[in-house]
Amino acid sequence: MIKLDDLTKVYRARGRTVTALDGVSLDVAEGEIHGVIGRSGAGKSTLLRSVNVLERPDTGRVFVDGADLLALRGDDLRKARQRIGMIHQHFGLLGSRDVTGNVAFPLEVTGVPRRERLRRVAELLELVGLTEHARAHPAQLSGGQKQRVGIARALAADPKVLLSDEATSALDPETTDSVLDLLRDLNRDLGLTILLITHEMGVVKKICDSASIMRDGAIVETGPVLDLLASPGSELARGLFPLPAPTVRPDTTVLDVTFIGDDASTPFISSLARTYSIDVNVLGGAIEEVGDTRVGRLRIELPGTPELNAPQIAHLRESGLTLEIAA
Ligand SMILES: Nc1ncnc2c1ncn2[C@@H]1O[C@H](COP(=O)(O)OP(=O)(O)OP(=O)(O)O)[C@@H](O)[C@H]1O
Repeated sequence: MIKLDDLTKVYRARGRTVTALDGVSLDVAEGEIHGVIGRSGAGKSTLLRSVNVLERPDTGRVFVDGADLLALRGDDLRKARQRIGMIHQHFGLLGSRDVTGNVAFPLEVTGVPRRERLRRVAELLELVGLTEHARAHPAQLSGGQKQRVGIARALAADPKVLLSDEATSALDPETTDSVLDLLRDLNRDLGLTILLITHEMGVVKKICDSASIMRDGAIVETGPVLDLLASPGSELARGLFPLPAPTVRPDTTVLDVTFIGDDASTPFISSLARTYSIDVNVLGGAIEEVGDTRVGRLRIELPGTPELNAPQIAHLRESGLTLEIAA
């Protein structure tokens, strides 16, 4: 649904050049929620704004629903953009208009007749749970309600793609959860493809099917979230399940073990202890829901060096667990 092909973007300001996109390619399938995560300045906003051509990349190609957006101009580009909704961190609502007026705004711009507009707004407010607030002004709403207005407005033109620019960064954790639940429902019920940028790992954990990590204008890791969690050395795994720097005592082996879904119910620690008659020490870790799947990451310590523990390590790997050996 979204395909970015080798995008580059260099900003030049006050004699300085900044490479915001350095050969970025990305594919987001229809109906997928893809999260792009990275530090401030990594290029996330530039990437997101390239998808609806708010930012024009220097080179590369942008396809949304088959349309080659950088090749379009004028009316054609405007029409293609209407199929891409966008929500923002600070909501971007018009303070002088009530909720209905805000959601109706994009429909007015595209010349939808009043009766049709009001019907569509009522439908959208129902969808985001704001029917009772139709006549409220933004100043009378909570942050979560404002973002729901933003979402309703973004969906007014019935887009196939929604871009989310740090949509929950200004919200408290509980409100963040309810807005993310809404986005997940819209994704499932309307088949909406969502590309979001965030610096919050929790957003990726809760709703993303796939994710990319950006650094210095490049994507350094990308793929389905559960596949990334099962990849040794994954930055996403470390970000979602942070463990402190390991302390390895002499004559011990410290392993970080990741288990996903059905693996999570395998009692691998007791099986290891029983099979090899060894003591297994649990040093730390966590088990959490990632989307609908239980994922855990545990740090365990075995007696003896990694060389001596080769059979135990092979045993764990053969059980389908992902292992990293701490040095
Ligand atoms: N209009 C601009 N003019 C000059 N430099 C810019 C412009 N927009 C972005 N940059 C620079 O490009 C780099 C990438 O910025 P971008 O906003 O895409 O990163 P980001 O990952 O979204 O960061 P943040 O999370 O802080 O928004 C940064 O170094 C930024 O300073």
